[in-house]
Amino acid sequence: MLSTARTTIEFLVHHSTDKPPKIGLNFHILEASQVAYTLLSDKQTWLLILKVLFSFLHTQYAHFLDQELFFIRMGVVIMGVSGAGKSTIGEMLAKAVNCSFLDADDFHPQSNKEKMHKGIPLSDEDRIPWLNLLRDALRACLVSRKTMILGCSALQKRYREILRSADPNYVPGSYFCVIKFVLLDAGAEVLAARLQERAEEGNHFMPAKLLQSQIDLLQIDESEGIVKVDATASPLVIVDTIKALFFDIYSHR
Ligand SMILES: Nc1ncnc2c1ncn2[C@@H]1O[C@H](COP(=O)(O)OP(=O)(O)OP(=O)(O)O)[C@@H](O)[C@H]1O
Ligand SMILES: O=C(O)[C@H](O)[C@@H](O)[C@H](O)[C@H](O)CO
Repeated sequence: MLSTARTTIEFLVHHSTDKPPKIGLNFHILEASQVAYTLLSDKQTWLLILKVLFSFLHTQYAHFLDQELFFIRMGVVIMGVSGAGKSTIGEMLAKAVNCSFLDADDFHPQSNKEKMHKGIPLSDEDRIPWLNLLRDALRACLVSRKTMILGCSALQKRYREILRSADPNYVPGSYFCVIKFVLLDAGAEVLAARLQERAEEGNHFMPAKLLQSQIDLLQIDESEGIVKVDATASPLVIVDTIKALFFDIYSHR
């Protein structure tokens, strides 16, 4: 997080006396605002600083910035193990912020779904081509300047690196990326109960017995700066939390 903060500040200082590059400026404002958010406990001050930053950049670089650049162009991946609420929250969030939602489950080949249905966890061989498809879908959105919400387990760091590579400017291992991750975090008991209930309804291919394999595979590296959200809160509260973290600042332009 600290190295991200330093790079961001260096970037802003450097470009405050220079013509900003069109591509990436929006993203660096986003990064700077997120860093400031984590450092400042007083959120009102944070909002004020942000407003000043936006108006400064706008006056300073008005001729370089087309209006569009002030809109976010990013991918937010709602991640976590089975039952965490990726589809539920992702869909609600996309509606709340008026952007498209993709469910990674819809990208699995039938063979993957059948394997999971039989209670066999996927292997890397099963997941990599699927992640590559998701990366391509994310990239298509970014290049057409659209923001997208993706619901995807993204359990391992190397899987998330594939998704991050949708950002054409991404330097592998830097975690400085327009693809953001939000981990829906909940204990095994809550998740097992949800999956049991869902299985009884009988309209999902994923059996509850695969939950432990997913929990075992989940790997989070602190340096990735992944936002963790309490997935046991109500869906509305979760959506509002994510919205406030990634989206609401832009309505204060
Ligand atoms: N915050 C929540 N509070 C209570 N129930 C929830 C919450 N989020 C999701 N659920 C319920 O839990 C079940 C699993 O949710 P959902 O299908 O969204 O999870 P998922 O992470 O997409 O799962 P999978 O990866 O297996 O597809 C659903 O029945 C859903 O209604
Ligand atoms: O990485 C994986 O093993 C898969 O993404 C699974 O997480 C399922 O797709 C999902 O949980 C079922 O909906």
